[in-house]
Amino acid sequence: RQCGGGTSSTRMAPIRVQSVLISESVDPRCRSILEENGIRVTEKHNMKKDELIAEIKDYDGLVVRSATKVTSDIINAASNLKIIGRAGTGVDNVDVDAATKKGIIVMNTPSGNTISAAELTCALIMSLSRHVPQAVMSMKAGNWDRKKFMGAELYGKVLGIVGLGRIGKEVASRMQSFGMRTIGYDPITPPEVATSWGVEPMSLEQLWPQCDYITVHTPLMPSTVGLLNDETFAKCKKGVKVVNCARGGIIDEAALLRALESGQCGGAGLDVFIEEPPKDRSLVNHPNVVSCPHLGASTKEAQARCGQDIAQQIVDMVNGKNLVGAVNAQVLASTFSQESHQMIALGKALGAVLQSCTSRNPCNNLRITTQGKKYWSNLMV
Ligand SMILES: NC(=O)C1=CN([C@@H]2O[C@H](COP(=O)(O)OP(=O)(O)OC[C@H]3O[C@@H](n4cnc5c(N)ncnc54)[C@H](O)[C@@H]3O)[C@@H](O)[C@H]2O)C=CC1
Ligand SMILES: O=C(O)C(=O)COP(=O)(O)O
Repeated sequence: RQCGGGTSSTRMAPIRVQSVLISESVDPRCRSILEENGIRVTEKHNMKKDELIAEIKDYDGLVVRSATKVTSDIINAASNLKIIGRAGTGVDNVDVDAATKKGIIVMNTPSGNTISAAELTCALIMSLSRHVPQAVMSMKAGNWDRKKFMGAELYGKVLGIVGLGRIGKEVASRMQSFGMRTIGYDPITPPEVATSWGVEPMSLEQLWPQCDYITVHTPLMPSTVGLLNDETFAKCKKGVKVVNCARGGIIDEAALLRALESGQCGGAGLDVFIEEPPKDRSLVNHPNVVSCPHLGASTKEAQARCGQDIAQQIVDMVNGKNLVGAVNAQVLASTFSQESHQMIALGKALGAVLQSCTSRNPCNNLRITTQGKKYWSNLMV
């Protein structure tokens, strides 16, 4: 009962993109790949919202990282825009609904910076265990304080991973090599998959009280805002250490500050903030906080991958090849070729047959006969 990996299901009608605006620092290969393929590229960084609103109407495409807030006002001012390319993973800085309503494709490059974000997470966990940043600052201030920075081993400690996707998985395997027990929660990743990565899957209620360290790796969305809050901090072990290399707000910032002040939280490693850069420096200045200015994806390797990937994805889309990385599936229908529409109709029909077999009249055997040469070999029943 499986549709084999079809070769034509993602074939699409070409989309005309003649000009692209890059609004942030993206690897230079992005520009060269686009230009080599006949697309005009303009780079303008650090634009204010009004400047971007004025500028965007001249372009068919926009390439951003996390700092450009592509709000509905910008999208509505973009009369020619067909594609918003995110050279990175999180698309919470793009109003995807507004883009979808205007038929604009939003695409990202979600695997390009996985390893870099995972490595920074591990660096923050290690910094919290051995107070490396604080010790460095003390040394630079001319001190030699061997008592103040007494740490604790990671070996044998419990790491709770909330969000077992690409980054969560890589963090797990790295921290397992330090002898940490890894437990985790994810509403979508199947338990047997988590187990195969050496992560014990469980509910959040089971997870909170067991952890010495908690790291979050979910997207920012309504269901993940404030996952760690006053109530959930109270369910944790006293002195739990937390890391957020995902998005500001997944750990409630005010609750974190209260937990740090009461000692309920023993330390925090923060790469991301609700407001970037944060105007309120209370967390950054707290002695038990180690923080970075959103550096998770800031490696040469991650930037090279994300810059190249987003350019190649745009070029492939323009040439009517595969559409890779689109996050707003609703607009895809307008880009599919006639051939793909037929495959979609076939998929819907097969789904309906399977649903009626499994939900109302469970059956052991099902024979499906299709007509026509092309898709026959891709359909295995
Ligand atoms: N600091 C940085 O520079 C970077 C930050 N990120 C952030 O990390 C996030 C995660 O990235 P990936 O691992 O690549 O994404 P992913 O999509 O592979 O994994 C996210 C996981 O979170 C799970 N999830 C969704 N809702 C959840 C909930 N309520 N509780 C627990 N799990 C939940 C999903 O099922 C999924 O398995 C991105 O969305 C982005 O915001 C990503 C790259 C770099
Ligand atoms: O890819 C992501 O989700 C990131 O957070 C990385 O953001 P950046 O591209 O470094 O602004």
